Amino acid sequence: MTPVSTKPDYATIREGLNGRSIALVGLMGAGKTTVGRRIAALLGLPFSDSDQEIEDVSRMSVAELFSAYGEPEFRALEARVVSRLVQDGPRVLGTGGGAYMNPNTRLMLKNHAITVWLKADIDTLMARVSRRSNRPLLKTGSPRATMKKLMDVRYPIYAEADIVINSPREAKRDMVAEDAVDALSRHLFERARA
Ligand SMILES: Nc1ncnc2c1ncn2[C@@H]1O[C@H](COP(=O)(O)OP(=O)(O)O)[C@@H](O)[C@H]1O
Ligand SMILES: O=C(O)C1=C[C@@H](OP(=O)(O)O)[C@@H](O)[C@H](O)C1
Ligand SMILES: [Mg+2]
Repeated sequence: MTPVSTKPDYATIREGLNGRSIALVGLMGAGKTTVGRRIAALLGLPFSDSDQEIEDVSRMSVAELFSAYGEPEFRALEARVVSRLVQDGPRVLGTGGGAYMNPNTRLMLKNHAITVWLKADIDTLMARVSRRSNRPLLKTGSPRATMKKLMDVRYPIYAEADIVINSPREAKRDMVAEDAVDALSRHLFERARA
């Protein structure tokens, strides 16, 4: 007898979201922007990236905003942008790595989205961020030590996310996106059945 697949299809997952978005959190280089875009394509949802949106509204790059106005101004803008995007869902939202550290933004994401922490080890993160020099927080004497410090401070907060997905070095983006969709499906439907 052919086994019947019980895996929910993408339309069922979209419905299961019940108007909520999917928000990716995690450190720089985890793949929030890249994998988020692929999750959106799989599920047939719009994709937004908070950094991209900030750059569009300010007509400046993230690096320019940091150097012209400082990090606090960037964070204020980021909080407004994430709040607007997540209330304007459902969508897949790639957040900037620091967005989830803001308590108001975190609450907003918890209320309007299923949150997914994309996690990678330090070597993987460093390899990925070294492809581009557009992350102002890593313009330090030792970007690796800075990343390590951010891991120590942020991991306990990222751990509040609904779902954790590993994004190891050898995992292709599409594989990580598929893992995230499977975990999302389990999160939405297995708990409902339990
Ligand atoms: N699973 C993956 N496999 C290979 N490269 C990846 C993967 N995830 C991300 N990358 C690459 O790593 C870099 C950083 O990814 P990005 O999506 O910008 O991370 P984040 O938004 O979390 O900072 C990009 O060059 C991206 O193409
Ligand atoms: O971790 C952070 O505080 C930041 C992460 C960046 O986004 P990515 O996580 O997408 O690289 C960007 O928002 C900014 O450089 C600050
Ligand atoms: Mg990003």
